[in-house]
Amino acid sequence: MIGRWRPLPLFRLYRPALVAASLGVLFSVVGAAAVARWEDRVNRVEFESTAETEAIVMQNGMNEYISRLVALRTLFESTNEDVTRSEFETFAGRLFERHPGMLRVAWLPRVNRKERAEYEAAAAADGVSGYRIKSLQGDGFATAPQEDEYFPVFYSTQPKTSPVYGMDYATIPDRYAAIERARDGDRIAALRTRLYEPREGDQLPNVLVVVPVYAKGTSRDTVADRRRNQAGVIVAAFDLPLLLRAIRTTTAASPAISVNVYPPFTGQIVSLEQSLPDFSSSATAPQSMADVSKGVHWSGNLRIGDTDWQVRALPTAGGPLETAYDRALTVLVVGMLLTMSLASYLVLASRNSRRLSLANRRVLELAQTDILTGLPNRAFFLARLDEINRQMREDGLTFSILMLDLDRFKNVNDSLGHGAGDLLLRQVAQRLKSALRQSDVLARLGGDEFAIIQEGCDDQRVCSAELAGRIAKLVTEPFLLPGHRVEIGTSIGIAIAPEHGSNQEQLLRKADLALYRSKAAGRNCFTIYDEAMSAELEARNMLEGDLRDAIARCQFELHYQPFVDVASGQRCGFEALVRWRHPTRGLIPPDQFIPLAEETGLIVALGEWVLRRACEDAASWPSDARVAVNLSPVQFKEAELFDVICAALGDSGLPPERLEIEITESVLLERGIENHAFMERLKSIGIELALDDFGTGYSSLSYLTAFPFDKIKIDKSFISNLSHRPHSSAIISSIVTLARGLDMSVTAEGVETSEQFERLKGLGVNFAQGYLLGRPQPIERIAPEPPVAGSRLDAA
Ligand SMILES: Nc1nc2c(ncn2[C@@H]2O[C@@H]3COP(=O)(O)O[C@H]4[C@@H](O)[C@H](n5cnc6c(=O)[nH]c(N)nc65)O[C@@H]4COP(=O)(O)O[C@H]3[C@H]2O)c(=O)[nH]1
Repeated sequence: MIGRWRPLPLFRLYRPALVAASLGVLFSVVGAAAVARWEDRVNRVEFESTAETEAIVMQNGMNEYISRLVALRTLFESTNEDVTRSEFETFAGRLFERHPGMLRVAWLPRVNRKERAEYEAAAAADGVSGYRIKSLQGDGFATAPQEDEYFPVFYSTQPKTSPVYGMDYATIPDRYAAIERARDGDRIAALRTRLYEPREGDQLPNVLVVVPVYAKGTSRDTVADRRRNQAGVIVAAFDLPLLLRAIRTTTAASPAISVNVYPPFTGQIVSLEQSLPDFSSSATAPQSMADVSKGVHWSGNLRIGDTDWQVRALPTAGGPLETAYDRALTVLVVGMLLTMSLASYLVLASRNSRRLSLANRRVLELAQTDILTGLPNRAFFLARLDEINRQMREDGLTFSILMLDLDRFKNVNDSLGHGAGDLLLRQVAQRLKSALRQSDVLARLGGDEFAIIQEGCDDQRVCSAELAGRIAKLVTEPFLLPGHRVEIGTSIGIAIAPEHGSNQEQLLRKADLALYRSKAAGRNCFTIYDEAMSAELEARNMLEGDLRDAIARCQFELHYQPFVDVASGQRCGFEALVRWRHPTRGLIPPDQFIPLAEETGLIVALGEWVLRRACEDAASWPSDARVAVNLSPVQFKEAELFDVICAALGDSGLPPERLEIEITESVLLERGIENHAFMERLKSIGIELALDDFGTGYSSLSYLTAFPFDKIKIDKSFISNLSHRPHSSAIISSIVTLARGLDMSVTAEGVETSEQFERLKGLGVNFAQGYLLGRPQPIERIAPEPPVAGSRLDAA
């Protein structure tokens, strides 16, 4: 579609950048999320395996402690002799030499009422001064009352001065319960409890581990056997945090995970979830299990005797197993940077392309626009015509082309200057625009030529005739230019598609033909093309070809028509009138080929031939006989005309005073100043100038005063009207009066009757020319002696 320029909407312009940015952000986010998930999964797998390993290592470490207690129990159960205090201390000391988590180990024999005194005495004998079996009461001890059975601390790794010696565990309910569990189940029981003599600074309860010891060689198959055969218990106090830390240190536990060990669920611990850990490897504040379970964590157990401590491992904050999402972040950042770069590049590219496209469009617009009027130009018009023609043909619709040519525009241009001409063209363009619909196409083809494409009418012929009539009327309205009021008109030719042609060339040619016809018909009118015009054109083209041949072959001849002095009746000279002796059509009068010769420029060569031949012929006439030669306005534009005339005179030897040049008023309309100067030059060498066909054209009397004419030739139309139109006499009379005043003579053309002759004589006309006085004749037929007026009149 050929169209005037319209800017691209911004969204469309930046669409590639927006799409790239959206896709880039989407891919970056999705990519980063995928990488984050992958990082998460990898970290989780690694974390869980590390945590599991850590838990196993811890359990192994704990088992190692327990196994040493079991070894101690074996000592008691395997020797035949009683284990002495020093043996116990040595053995236990050795067993737990490099086990810092072990606070103390004690041997608690099962003592019955009868054996009590014996044990107390034996301990005192071993150096535990004041040893006696005592029960725990509040924060202190009291001598234990008589009971059936005691479990007093008998041996211990603690100094012999420690008050815990003799402390009867049977008097401490939770500890006794642990002893019973251990005994009945023949298993190791564990108990989370506060020691009677805690180490300084200990915040947390410690872990008591109870190992049952049975009498050597006794059965322990049933609970009854076990209750019967129990010899005592070995009790060990573990400092759990110290113990676990020691294990982790010796096993080089991974710092990437933090391990929390929570107490087992017992009646004492009401809410395990909220309780704080007994051990935490993390340097930060210990977290409850509930807190830990909110994040990434691993759950497991640490078995101590018959109790399960809850293990919760979590990635150490800032450690290698905590997912930092650094790869995902990298993907996101790189993705965003790439997206931004791409989007910026596309924005810049779009901007550049917009600038380029704006420049291109501007160039295109300028290439399609007529700078002067702002209307589309010929190139645009032709492209649009092609497009509309194609479209209308497809749709089976009609349209018209109106070709316009301004009448008398040249006069304005020549007389008021090009500035005024330009202004006039702009005003015409505005008026034409105002007469058209939005869908019509109006263009300036160049000079004073405009063209319109009109479509969308039911009856294209009627519609275009109506539009042409309207335009013609509009353009005849006066135009106001600075200091001038100008009146012009327009000739319009119309061709209708598809009736008059199926392509651009045919339609334009036919609209042009119709325009030509309008101009020929007297301008300021419109003509719709019809087929006769083509035939005419063909004939005209043929004539033009023949005319060229005729000039080359010299098929022209001159006929001479005399003009006489009205007062004396004397023949004064002859007007040279050209004829074309056509080989097939015979003698063709000038009316039928002079206009074509003028249009084609052939008149220049033809006119020169006429001038030369007329001068040559006249040179042989009597010395007072003059010759009048018609000059076309086209010849007047030739720079060499003066030289041509001089050469014709010089070559023929005819004195300039015997040559009359006849020009029509139309010559005066154009190039007034130049033509005036030219006429003065002709006069300066003695040539006479006659204003021909006076009364037919503009007949402006001002021309008579403005230009240096010697003679006025009144057109034959006035003469033929003399007898039946009285005002013709009046006009001729006033022309004669004016001419006298201006020192000019007057010739009457087309005098056919004696009556006319007499009347003209009576009106004071100086010369007469017409069939009455002699028809145009070839030179051979001109009588050698000028006849007297009377005899001439008779001859006619
Ligand atoms: N009805 C009638 N007609 C009469 C009478 N007396 C003369 N005529 C015709 O009137 C025309 C007079 O010439 P024009 O006004 O200069 O008009 C001339 C002139 O304007 C032009 N023309 C003729 N020869 C030349 C030429 O060599 N050069 C140029 N540029 N124009 C020429 O052609 C026009 C026509 O010439 P022609 O056909 O020869 O027609 C001639 C002549 O035959 C009469 O009593 N009654």
